[in-house]
Amino acid sequence: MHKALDLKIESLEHYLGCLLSWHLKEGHHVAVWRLPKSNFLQVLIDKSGKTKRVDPILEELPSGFIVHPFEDQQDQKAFFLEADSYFKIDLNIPLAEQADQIDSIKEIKSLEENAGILRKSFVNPKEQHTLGYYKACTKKDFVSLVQKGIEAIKSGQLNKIVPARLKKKTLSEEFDLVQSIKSLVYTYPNAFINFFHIPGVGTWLGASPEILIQTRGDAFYTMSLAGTQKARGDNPLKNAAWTQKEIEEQALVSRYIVDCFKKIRLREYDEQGPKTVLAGNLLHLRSDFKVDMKATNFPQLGSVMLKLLHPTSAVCGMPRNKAFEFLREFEKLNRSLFAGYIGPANVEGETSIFVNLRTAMLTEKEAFLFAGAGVTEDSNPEKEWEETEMKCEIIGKHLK
Ligand SMILES: C=C(O[C@@H]1C=C(C(=O)O)C=C[C@H]1O)C(=O)O
Repeated sequence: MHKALDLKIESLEHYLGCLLSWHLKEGHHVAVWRLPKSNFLQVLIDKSGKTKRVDPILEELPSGFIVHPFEDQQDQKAFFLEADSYFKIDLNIPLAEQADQIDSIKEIKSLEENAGILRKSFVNPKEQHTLGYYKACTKKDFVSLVQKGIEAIKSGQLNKIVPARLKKKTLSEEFDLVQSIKSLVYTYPNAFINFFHIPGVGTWLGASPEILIQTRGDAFYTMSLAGTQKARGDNPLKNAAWTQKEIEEQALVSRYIVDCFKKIRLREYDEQGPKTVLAGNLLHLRSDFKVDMKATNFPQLGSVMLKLLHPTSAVCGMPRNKAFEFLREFEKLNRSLFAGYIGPANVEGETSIFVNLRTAMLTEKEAFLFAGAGVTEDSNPEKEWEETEMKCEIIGKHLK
């Protein structure tokens, strides 16, 4: 076994490449993430080789990384990676100074070799045939889906719907996962940068702007994020002007959260916003909701809200069940883990679960990009298509 910082390992990229390629080849489950505004890259490895599924009762789970698909599972369970190994790398300090805190490398290979091993390990050969079920959506089909959504809203069946689509991007022979992680980390300081690999389930890389629930000590936090426009000019946050359509669209998500609080008779919450926030080259409207779990005597609020919130009207629609049925019937897309939820649970005493957005499912030769757009009565189908193009690009442009 080599020490973590063998002289031959000269960079973070090389270290990560050696580490990840070895674990993926071994059939281990891996999650790597960087929380918004954090300087730490966190690494969690489940070495059991087993796909674990758990009830998402966060307060009772060991330290790990939780992954739940968009669709509710019949048994209500989520995938779970248990932290057999967990460590973090301070991105502001040379790797050589952190050798004692990080896992050692078992095998040293070149950057190119690691990139190749990683690509080949994304999809289990036995699962290869399932990739055929993922079909890219044409502009014509998406525009007509949005149109159907608008009609369903006008006829009073729905208040809001969030149709999504899949776009495929061919990866070049030189595609290097580690370089993509690095470029996401440095380009999107406010996003939850995440990579996870669950053999037989999927390998995903993303930069989510949306927290579903977060708990830190006694503090509970959630947000309503919706409304999208391109960031323009030198000071995009100042220059943003929102139309009635976007204001309503985001207000519906806030109302959805408040309705969830009402269902559990929680009256003491702090709501701030909406304010304009930057996510990559896009602007959104965001409201922040905070609860003191101790003062409200609600220690299990994280799990309770997780169950009530997912999928929110930011990624599904309103009313939820009707929106869900609409998507099942007309969207014709296996969303898989897109618009599900992902994130560390009970890692260093904190749980940060994000909506799996601005993300790609990786295969050896192609990336499957997923994006949706909130549709209301006043939506323009062409514009919604453009919005999904911009959302796909947030990840797409970092996959070379
Ligand atoms: C559905 C997506 O994003 C969600 C939908 C938004 C919208 O409709 O404006 C904005 C932010 C997200 O809550 C996506 O990124 O694919």
